Amino acid sequence: MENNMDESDCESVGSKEGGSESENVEENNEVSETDGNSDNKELENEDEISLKETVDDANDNQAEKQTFKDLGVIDVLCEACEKLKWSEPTKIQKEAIPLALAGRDVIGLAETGSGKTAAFALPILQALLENPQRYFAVILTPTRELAFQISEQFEALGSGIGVKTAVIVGGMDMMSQAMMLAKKPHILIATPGRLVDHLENTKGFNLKSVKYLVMDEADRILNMDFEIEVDKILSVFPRERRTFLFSATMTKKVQKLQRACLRNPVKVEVSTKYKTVEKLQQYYIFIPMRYKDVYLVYLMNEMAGNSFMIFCATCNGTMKTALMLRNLGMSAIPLNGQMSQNKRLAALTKFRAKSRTALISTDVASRGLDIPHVDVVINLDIPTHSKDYIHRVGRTARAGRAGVAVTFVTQYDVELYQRIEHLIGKKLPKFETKDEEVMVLEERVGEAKRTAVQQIRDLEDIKGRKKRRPNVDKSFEDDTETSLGIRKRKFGNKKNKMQKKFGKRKK
Ligand SMILES: Nc1ncnc2c1ncn2[C@@H]1O[C@H](COP(=O)(O)OP(=O)(O)OP(=O)(O)O)[C@@H](O)[C@H]1O
Repeated sequence: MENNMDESDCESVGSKEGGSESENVEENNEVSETDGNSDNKELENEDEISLKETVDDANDNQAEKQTFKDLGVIDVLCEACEKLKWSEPTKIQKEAIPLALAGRDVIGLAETGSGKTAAFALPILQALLENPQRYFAVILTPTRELAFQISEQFEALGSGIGVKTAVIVGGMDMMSQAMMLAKKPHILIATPGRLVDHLENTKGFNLKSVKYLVMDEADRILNMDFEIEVDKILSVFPRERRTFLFSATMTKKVQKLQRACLRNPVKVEVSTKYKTVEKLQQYYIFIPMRYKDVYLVYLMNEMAGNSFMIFCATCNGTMKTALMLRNLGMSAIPLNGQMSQNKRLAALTKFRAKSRTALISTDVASRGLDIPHVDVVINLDIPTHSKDYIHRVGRTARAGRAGVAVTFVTQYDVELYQRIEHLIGKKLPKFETKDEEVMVLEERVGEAKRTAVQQIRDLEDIKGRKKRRPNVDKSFEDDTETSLGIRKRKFGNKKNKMQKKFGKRKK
């Protein structure tokens, strides 16, 4: 079932919002860590959307099994889906693909991990095959990592048709990107800031002939933080194009949607509200602020053998937590917007390859990342924007798998937590802990934390001096290193005790 949007063609609209949301962004406006401020809460609520159900779950269950071919997807792309072992389209794919193939602008809203990327990639690839052309489509994403992931998906699905993609994101060399652009790829996947840089500075590069524009994580892209870049990008796009907006959460502010300049769009929604995935078991844990770390270690020990994504509010928090966990013998790796792009990618690669069991990140990793083996998401710091909760916990329980999410709620977070429960429309159970067992860990965790703080100071010291000091152990400076050397040095025999406790993994 489809739902035609009230707002019609909005080519002439260049509206500016009166309000602002407070998500912080880094250079090039990619999503970065937040500073923990929770101002503009009212605006966030105002921004929530009440969704009309467009796919009836019951009917959907009874519906005949549909194939990609039934949706109108051509054989070569159906074969690519088969190669990826996708036996049938997901709900959002069933809804969105036929409309997109029919040439409609689509606003696609479906839960995390439900295959939205292919819902826009398949129609674009099909159109490309029918009308081969360089610079055929531009996909805007809020984060660099997501851009690389989307490019991989396009290449996997388009392998049979020789599609050429280019990833244009911040933190990478402009010149080599300019050379990639000169090769005129079919599909550009870009973060808005860097795309604008190239539009303004790369000779001969323009988007006058682009046929498709996608805003993935559209509510984030249409956020005020990207306003200037998005307006600049849209001003150089041809009017004759198709536009797709996709996300697990969507802004309800019509002006924001209008900024995307959709033409008579069709809104495809596959849930009644901001549903989190059914196979996701969600819990909260209510504890005093000062015991957060000790409960984190307890929890990870209880769930040892699993793969964790742990979200912190700040870059510093990710570093401190990762170092603390490493000091306790766990293989944790940080990911945040202050790291160089190479380190960001290296961290993700190691985590994807399962050579690290815990990725400790800011919201830079909360949207879109598809790492199927993530078992547990821990919100060590509660998200200040309740929609971010949906994206964060959506890093697990993807594509029909099971997963667990635990949110730490301290005495300061009660209001934010209530907003989350309100948004997802349910009360979450408490994660049961044995407090006496937790507190046994207090001393060791405290020591590991103090060491982590000192390690960060040493690191800042090294960076501040900008010259190498031969007698300073810098092994922790490299995010990609385990801190075995440091543990040996700092803990001596105590390390062995800790590793007795933490080194053994329950299966
Ligand atoms: N038809 C399908 N059958 C099985 N798996 C699929 C199908 N389509 C996509 N997938 C897989 O599902 C996973 C999630 O897909 P994708 O990343 O596109 O989700 P998403 O809806 O964009 O999630 P998010 O909202 O978190 O960005 C991917 O690993 C993808 O390969």
